[in-house]
Amino acid sequence: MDLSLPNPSWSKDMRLLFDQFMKKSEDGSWKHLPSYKNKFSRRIEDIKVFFPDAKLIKEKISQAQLFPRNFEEGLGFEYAMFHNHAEDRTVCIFQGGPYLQGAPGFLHGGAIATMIDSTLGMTALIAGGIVMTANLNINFKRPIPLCSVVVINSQVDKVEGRKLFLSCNIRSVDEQTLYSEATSLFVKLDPEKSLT
Ligand SMILES: CCCCCCCCCCCCCCCC(=O)SCCNC(=O)CCNC(=O)[C@H](O)C(C)(C)COP(=O)(O)OP(=O)(O)OC[C@H]1O[C@@H](n2cnc3c(N)ncnc32)[C@H](O)[C@@H]1OP(=O)(O)O
Repeated sequence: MDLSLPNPSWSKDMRLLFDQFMKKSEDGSWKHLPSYKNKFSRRIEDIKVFFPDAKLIKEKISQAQLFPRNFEEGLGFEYAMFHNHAEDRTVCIFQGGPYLQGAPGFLHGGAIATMIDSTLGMTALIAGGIVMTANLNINFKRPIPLCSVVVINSQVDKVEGRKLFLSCNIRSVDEQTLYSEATSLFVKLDPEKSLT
């Protein structure tokens, strides 16, 4: 089941943005990236080279799931991602629910970092294959109101061998407010090197 499709908890803004990007995807310039509760069941073949404990994940497959999806509808991470191949960038529309509260009425910085890491990670994954985050720097410019809808724009800035340098920003739907901006380094995993 694709959890990145509209559900009753999505606000009007969230549905509007989703419909806008689905419309943009009709000519193939954008692609909606589906999101499943436990990605590993679909990716177990791709990742077992790099994650020898994948068999452990396989045994626990019913529990292992993509972290930003494990709350009931509307309470946590409601989001959908769209990728533009030509521009090598990914847009994530994100509505953070009440279980992600940090300061009263605002999103927790760790929840914001999770969506930044996932959006940058998806961009890096598409550009570079199986990658992991090596470095993530975030400037939190304005607090993000709980349950509001924001747009995360992420792109690949530079690739040097196995190193992918990416950046992103988080803006309000009307683009008037810059909430956060981040830079990161993702490293493409080397099958000859053990991770642990
Ligand atoms: C993936 C599974 C998919 C399946 C489902 C798909 C779901 C899709 C969801 C969306 C996607 C989410 C994606 C989440 C991504 C995480 O959240 S990953 C979790 C957080 N990150 C980690 O746990 C990684 C921990 N670190 C490591 O394992 C290792 O340090 C790394 C990053 C793999 C690099 O190790 P390595 O391969 O041995 O490479 P190493 O030689 O150390 O470094 C290579 C180069 O990078 C440089 N470098 C390394 N680290 C740094 C650093 N911190 N600062 C600066 N330079 C550095 C080195 O200096 C070196 O540079 P050069 O000498 O070549 O110029």
